[in-house]
Amino acid sequence: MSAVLEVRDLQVAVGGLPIVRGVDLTLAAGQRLGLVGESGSGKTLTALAIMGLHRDPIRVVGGQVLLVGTDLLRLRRRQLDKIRGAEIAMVYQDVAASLNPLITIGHQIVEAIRLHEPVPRAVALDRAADLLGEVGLANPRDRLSAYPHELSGGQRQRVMIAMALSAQPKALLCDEPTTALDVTTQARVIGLIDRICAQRGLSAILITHDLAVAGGFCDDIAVMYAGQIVEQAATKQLFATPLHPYSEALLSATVDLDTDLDRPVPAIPGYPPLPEEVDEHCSFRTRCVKAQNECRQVITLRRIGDSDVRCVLATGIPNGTDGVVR
Ligand SMILES: Nc1ncnc2c1ncn2[C@@H]1O[C@H](COP(=O)(O)OP(=O)(O)OP(=O)(O)O)[C@@H](O)[C@H]1O
Repeated sequence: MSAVLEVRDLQVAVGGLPIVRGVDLTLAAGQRLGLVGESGSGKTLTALAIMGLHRDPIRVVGGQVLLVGTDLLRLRRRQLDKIRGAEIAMVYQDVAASLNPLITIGHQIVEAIRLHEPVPRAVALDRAADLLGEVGLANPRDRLSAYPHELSGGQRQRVMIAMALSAQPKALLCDEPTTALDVTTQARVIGLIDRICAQRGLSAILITHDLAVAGGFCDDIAVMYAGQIVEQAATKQLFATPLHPYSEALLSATVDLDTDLDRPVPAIPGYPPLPEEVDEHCSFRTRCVKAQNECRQVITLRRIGDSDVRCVLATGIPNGTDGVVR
């Protein structure tokens, strides 16, 4: 499968401190990739850098973001504005900050459509209504004249998805698209993104701190810790045999809504290092129950079976010595 998006050795710094430290990601046509990690691991900065939406004090200090072969990091702003939205579009975490409260949603979607294609307003309005129908809003034509505050949180997120689709992108970058929503609405919005990706043949990156959400949607998952990918594997593989101790800890802290509601969810003890505390050695060693002296070295991603893992202790034989995959 050809790659829609290739991120190579992406490095992002904030005020001179390295935050995203050499991230590689490849998104194939039609693939759904999860980028998962705790708050502060650098997921949003990775997304903003991919979209070229980062602003001072955030700086991309190295790497490439290849969208169908073109390096977005080398483009001038005007060229980037053309590609952004048309080739790759982002669905944001903070819907309230992304929709203008003073403008009707119809007008906002029409503007998004006409930014990329100079169609007459009436044509754009028809398309806007179609898009609202596609994202599951009832009476889409009537909803065009609604203001954002007249919609529920879930409906506003659907409008954001409609806007992201307005220029018919090849890839969607969804940054915690359901974090602000209740559990039932979360499931509906993820279901909607799932259906739209399948119907339109879209590739997608889903950014989330919730491994269970990624597990239900993604073909593959990249686990991020302190600005680095520490494990990348097919979703089934990662859930069955997490090889990095951080992936294992994240999995143990994941709630299965069908069976685990009465079980206390264990939190991962300790905190990720602050950006100024990060060194070139394993960043998870201070919280890792398996940490050894040899964790104090530069550790690269290496292939074990079908997974890529950044841990010197990983052997591919999980949880003990019997070799049974649990
Ligand atoms: N505008 C900013 N100014 C200063 N520091 C920032 C800024 N944005 C991000 N950071 C730093 O970068 C780190 C990574 O932030 P980022 O938002 O990428 O994390 P995340 O993994 O997406 O977490 P979350 O899920 O909470 O958004 C933060 O912990 C913070 O230290």
